[in-house]
Amino acid sequence: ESNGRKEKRWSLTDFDIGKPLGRGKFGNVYLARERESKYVVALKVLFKNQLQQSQVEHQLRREIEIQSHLRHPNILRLYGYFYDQTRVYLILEYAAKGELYKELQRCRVFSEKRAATYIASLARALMYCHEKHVIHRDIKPENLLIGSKGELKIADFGWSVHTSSRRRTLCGTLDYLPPEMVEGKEHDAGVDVWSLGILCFEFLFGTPPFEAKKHSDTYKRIARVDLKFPSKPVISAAAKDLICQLLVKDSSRRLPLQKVVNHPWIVNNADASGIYGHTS
Ligand SMILES: CC(=O)N[C@H]1CCN(c2c(Cl)cnc3[nH]c(-c4cn(C)nc4C)nc23)C1
Repeated sequence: ESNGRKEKRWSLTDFDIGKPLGRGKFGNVYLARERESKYVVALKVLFKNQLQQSQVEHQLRREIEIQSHLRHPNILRLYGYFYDQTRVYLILEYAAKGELYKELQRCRVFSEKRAATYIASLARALMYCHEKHVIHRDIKPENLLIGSKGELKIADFGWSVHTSSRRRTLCGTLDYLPPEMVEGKEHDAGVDVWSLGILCFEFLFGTPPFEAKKHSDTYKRIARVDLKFPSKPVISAAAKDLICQLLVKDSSRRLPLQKVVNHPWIVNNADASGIYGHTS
């Protein structure tokens, strides 16, 4: 009974299913419209047997529990879920302008104004999560979407936890992981601050800072915080200063999110509304 409303029991017959939006590891995401309200959503379909095989049911339950309680303009809403014999369905907010990583591939790099606007939105969304003792732990371009007004939305809380953190099996790209996680140590909300620094670098230069051909080399570069700024494109000293204050090995010495939103580079470049220009 969240906020007094009777929780409705959804089923597949409540929706008209549209085109596939993306293919995830455990199933696909479809454009869908709720029949009565005509409300457009993204319906994420997950196959139970694949969830069982990968033992991620507990992670999915946590994703549902966490994301359904978060309400923030830069966090993709999870409106509800339901399941049938073989699948679990997540009813998610539809982000009309699609995936941020595709936009970054298209533009190759973002302007300082666009990058600062996105970083400011992310910092505010992460402050909100941390106030609720939630750390996302998987902030990367693939998990960011763009809403109809050009605003950024954090999606996929599959790796988020309440901050009594548990060790996680390392899979997928290491690029965004902080030293304490690649070294398998205890970690806290500082992991999201680190990934904000990685993202800021990638928005401005087009690649993450510690990229290397082999996992082992990426691992070493992260552990040593082997940060080198390319000579092209030329970026402001203020942008470099923020990145250097986020990519700090000691988690407790990373710039607190409250100070990120007040950093001169953000103040001088981010569009206060969180909306970058009027992307085509
Ligand atoms: C596994 C996974 O969740 N992947 C991504 C793809 C679809 N999905 C979306 C989710 Cl979960 C929500 N909204 C979306 N909007 C889009 C989209 C819009 N356009 C114009 N193009 C796309 C693509 N995709 C989504 C998240």
